[in-house]
Amino acid sequence: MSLRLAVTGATGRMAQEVVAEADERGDETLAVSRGAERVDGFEVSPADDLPTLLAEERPDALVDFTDPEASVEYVAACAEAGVPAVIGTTGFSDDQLDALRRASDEVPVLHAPNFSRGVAVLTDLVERATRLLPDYDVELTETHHREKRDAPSGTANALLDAIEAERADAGQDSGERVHGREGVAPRDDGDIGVHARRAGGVRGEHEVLFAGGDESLTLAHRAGSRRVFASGALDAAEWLAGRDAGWYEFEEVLA
Ligand SMILES: NC(=O)C1=CN([C@@H]2O[C@H](COP(=O)(O)OP(=O)(O)OC[C@H]3O[C@@H](n4cnc5c(N)ncnc54)[C@H](OP(=O)(O)O)[C@@H]3O)[C@@H](O)[C@H]2O)C=CC1
Ligand SMILES: O=C(O)C1=N[C@H](C(=O)O)C[C@H](O)C1
Repeated sequence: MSLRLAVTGATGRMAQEVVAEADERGDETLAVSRGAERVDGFEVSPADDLPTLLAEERPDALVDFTDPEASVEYVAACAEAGVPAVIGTTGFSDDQLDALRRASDEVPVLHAPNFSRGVAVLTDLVERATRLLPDYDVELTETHHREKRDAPSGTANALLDAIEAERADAGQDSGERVHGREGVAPRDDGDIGVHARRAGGVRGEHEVLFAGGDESLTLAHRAGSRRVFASGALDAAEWLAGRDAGWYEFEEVLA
């Protein structure tokens, strides 16, 4: 099925990847930007006109990889116009996430901090390792390109939530999330060390270390290019188009 998609943040790294992937799939894109009028030869509509564009063009879905404040505004426009929204942006506050959830009363909304299939499997494996290795120390390291704004990454936060949920289900105390260490900083039982590295053009790496006294297990995922995220987001858009209003997870797309 070919789609008509609004793509926000047109000058952004991810939006450009989404437009390129959509083009290869034969999907039509309506690119939207705060400032630019053209990007790489394709025409771009002003973000201020998004409500009108959505009402007049009625795309199958909007795909958004921008910034939390912008995403909240763009999803509100989707709710108004009745357009499904696929959100890849990370770094939302709780209030901003609530705003996305409110929009899902009106239209289908799917937010995922990572649209790679490999990370979905990594999350399953991390949950399993947390259950089976309850007394092991856990340390999470993520590495991203030097331009990334939010830290830890949205994926890292989702993995931490998953570990803490598994521990809570098992009636086990979760300690603190310890972001880096400096000086005299011994580890307390249950703490999870969190390390965010920013360097060069690294596309996205997540590694979870489980260490006992006599062995360690490392589960890791490395994205080779942004195309893997763009492809997952377009799979999500195709799956979401035409569904009832509600809040959906990327795992449902993969099931
Ligand atoms: N879920 C996933 O699988 C993935 C998620 N991401 C997330 O997607 C988001 C975008 O990443 P990336 O494309 O690398 O970022 P970029 O900085 O390259 O692009 C973001 C674009 O968003 C638009 N924008 C709108 N409002 C703002 C604002 N207030 N501040 C800055 N930019 C704004 C801009 O486009 P314009 O001016 O044209 O409107 C900008 O170019 C991030 O939150 C990132 O973590 C990234 C990769 C994968
Ligand atoms: O900003 C990025 O580049 C990425 N952001 C997402 C995140 O914050 O988890 C996903 C991916 O790792 C790339």
